[in-house]
Formats: sequence, structure tokens, C-alpha cells
Amino acid sequence: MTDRVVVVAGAVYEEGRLLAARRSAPAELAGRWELPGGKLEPGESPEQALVRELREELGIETEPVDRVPGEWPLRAGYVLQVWTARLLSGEPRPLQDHDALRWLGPDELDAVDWLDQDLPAVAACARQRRERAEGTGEGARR
Ligand SMILES: Nc1nc2c([nH]c(=O)n2[C@H]2C[C@H](O)[C@@H](COP(=O)(O)OP(=O)(O)OP(=O)(O)O)O2)c(=O)[nH]1
Repeated sequence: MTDRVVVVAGAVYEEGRLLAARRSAPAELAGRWELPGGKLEPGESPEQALVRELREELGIETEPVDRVPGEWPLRAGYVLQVWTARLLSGEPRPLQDHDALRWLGPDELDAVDWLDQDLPAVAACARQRRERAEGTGEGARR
């Protein structure tokens, strides 16, 4: 394995809607939408990093549920992994790295200008939700 940085992001759902966050920095990403999260720190599991990042960035407590199948390249040396997460407490607020938040219903996923690299990740989230709802696909019985 080469050294690569894992960025873990959360697909946080509430009442079937997915939380999207608009980046405020750095300049080249500002204004584009992403799944909130951040880089793993040394010794952290992806789940621990996700809980920490969502607390820091949005002021919410969450519980990781499971991994969204797949892995998406970001800039060189960085890779994006996504976990679904349940909102346990708090109302998300853009405290750090973001300047707007939106809850997107299943038919609204293309209503925001996602970062290019997030498009396949968001599509994978939607596919996993559909498969769960239909009782098909990997993990249908969970
Ligand atoms: N969190 C997150 N970052 C993403 C996504 N897509 C994407 O290209 N990125 C990029 C943006 C950043 O360059 C990097 C993640 O860094 P970050 O700034 O969110 O993470 P962090 O909180 O650990 O960073 P730092 O401020 O501590 O340096 O990955 C995404 O969906 N979620």
C-alpha cells in the first residue's frame, strides 16, 4: 500500500433526506457542495474520524451506520470513503469549512452543485438507499 490520505465523509440522513454542505474554503472548492467530513488523524478509525469531524464542523452527534460501497479519488494521494450516519442529537450548523447546509430529498440530489469528485459518491449513496428500500442488493437485510 502506498501512503494515501483517507477523507471520510458522512451521508447523514434525517427523514429520508441527505445532508449536503457548501464549502467555504479553500478558494478552489468554495461554493461547491460536498458530504461533510475530513481527513483521518493518525490512529483514528474512519468511524471515529467521522464522528469527530461532524461534531467539529456541524455541531452534531452522529452514529456511523455503515460504509457506502466504493472509494473515490480526490486530488493526488487523497481518497474519499463514505459512511452513512444517523443524527443522534443537535441541529447541523455550518461552524467550520462550510457556509450553507441543505437537506436534500431523494428527488433533489441534483439540486446543488456538488464537487465533481463527489458526484459518484452521492450516486452510490442514492443507489444504496434505493436497494435498501427495495430489499435488494448488498446488505439488504441489515
Ligand atoms: N470532507 C470532504 N472533503 C472532500 C470531499 N470531496 C473532496 O474533494 N474533499 C476534499 C476537500 C479537502 O481537500 C479534503 C478534505 O479536507 P477537509 O478540509 O474537509 O478535512 P479536515 O477538516 O481534516 O482538514 P483540515 O482543515 O484539518 O486540514 O478533501 C467531501 O465530500 N467531503
